[in-house]
Amino acid sequence: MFSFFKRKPKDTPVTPTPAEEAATDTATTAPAPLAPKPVDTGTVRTPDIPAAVAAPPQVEDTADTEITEADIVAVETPAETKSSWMARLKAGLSKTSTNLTTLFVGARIDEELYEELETALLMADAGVEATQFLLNSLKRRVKEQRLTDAAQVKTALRSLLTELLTPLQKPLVLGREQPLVLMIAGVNGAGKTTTIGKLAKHMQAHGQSVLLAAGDTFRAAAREQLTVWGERNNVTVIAQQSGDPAAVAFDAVNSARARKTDVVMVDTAGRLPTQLHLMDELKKIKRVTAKAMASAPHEVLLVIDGNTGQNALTQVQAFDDALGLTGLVVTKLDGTAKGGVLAAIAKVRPVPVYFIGIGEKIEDLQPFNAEDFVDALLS
Ligand SMILES: Nc1nc2c(ncn2[C@@H]2O[C@H](COP(=O)(O)OP(=O)(O)OP(=O)(O)O)[C@@H](O)[C@H]2O)c(=O)[nH]1
Repeated sequence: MFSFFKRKPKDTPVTPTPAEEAATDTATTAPAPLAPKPVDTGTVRTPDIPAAVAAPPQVEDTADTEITEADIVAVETPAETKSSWMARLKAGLSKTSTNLTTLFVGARIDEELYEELETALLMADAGVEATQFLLNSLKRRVKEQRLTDAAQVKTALRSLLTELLTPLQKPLVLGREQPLVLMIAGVNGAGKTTTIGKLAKHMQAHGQSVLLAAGDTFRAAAREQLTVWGERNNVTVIAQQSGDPAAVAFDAVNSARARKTDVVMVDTAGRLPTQLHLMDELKKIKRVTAKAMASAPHEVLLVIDGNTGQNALTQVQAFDDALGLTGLVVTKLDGTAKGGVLAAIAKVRPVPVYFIGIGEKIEDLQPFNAEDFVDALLS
């Protein structure tokens, strides 16, 4: 079972106005309301909330009220799921980790070791800034702690990398708004649609009702695919035959308010950040969504293909400049030699990483945990 963070329900649910109710009628695909889902009764505990929740590193929380520790409950990930995830994460990242770990085997602590480490970090697409930062910090630590063998240096690198990546770790808190509106962007093929499908399933498993806005109005096939998928999975899909993706998002939010749906995910068509008119369209979707619900979208997520390394970092910067991202989903970390890109993101544009993906199955998408990630990389 996937672990989400949920906010305790608010006392006063949002009641739609008659105008909002009327707006829902414009949706062409609006299946029957979802049946209420049972709330997961797994082990509930008060989590250790990562610092990033209280003080996000890059972007302000757009929610109306501040979330306090007392507001959040989490459902624990059972131990066997966790160990299977770690094994798969380790296997997925093996191409990135091999170059980084073999250089420590039987090595002496000298300039040659640092040079090899520099090459390995750059090859892993950690980028120049993060590589220099890690090397300089490592050299300092080796000196300060008088480390004498390569295994100790590797352990020091592990803790430095964990410190660098921890600010990226931030749970997606559900239930803090009704509906919680997530806008999802990314370049073609990054894994947006797959990610939305996986997230919807995970959210449903945690008792959340989900509505999707098929904002990819360019490709009829994409719209149809999403609609069929929604019917099969008890997820309402709001789509329009043609036209403006912003209007689809507007309808979807209004519809979710009327139905008291918990989460709206707005899918958007894939685009390159260099396609300026398409970036303007994304800005418009964001603006118009706020007309349906002033605090929305509560999350603007960018899905990036981890296999594209430094290119993914360029996308983060461009989409963040245009939209103000609140989080990332990094897909396709399975089989890539470029897993170091997370270090580059942490150093250059620390937008929180909510989830990482290591395959096509639902359980292959999990919340990002810096310590687990570094464990998989440098064990
Ligand atoms: N190996 C692997 N494949 C993935 C992962 N996530 C998604 N994919 C695959 O990547 C391909 C593209 O995913 P989509 O979800 O269609 O991507 P998209 O961003 O919606 O693409 P457009 O609709 O073209 O904008 C599909 O074949 C997915 O199964 C992952 O974590 N690992």
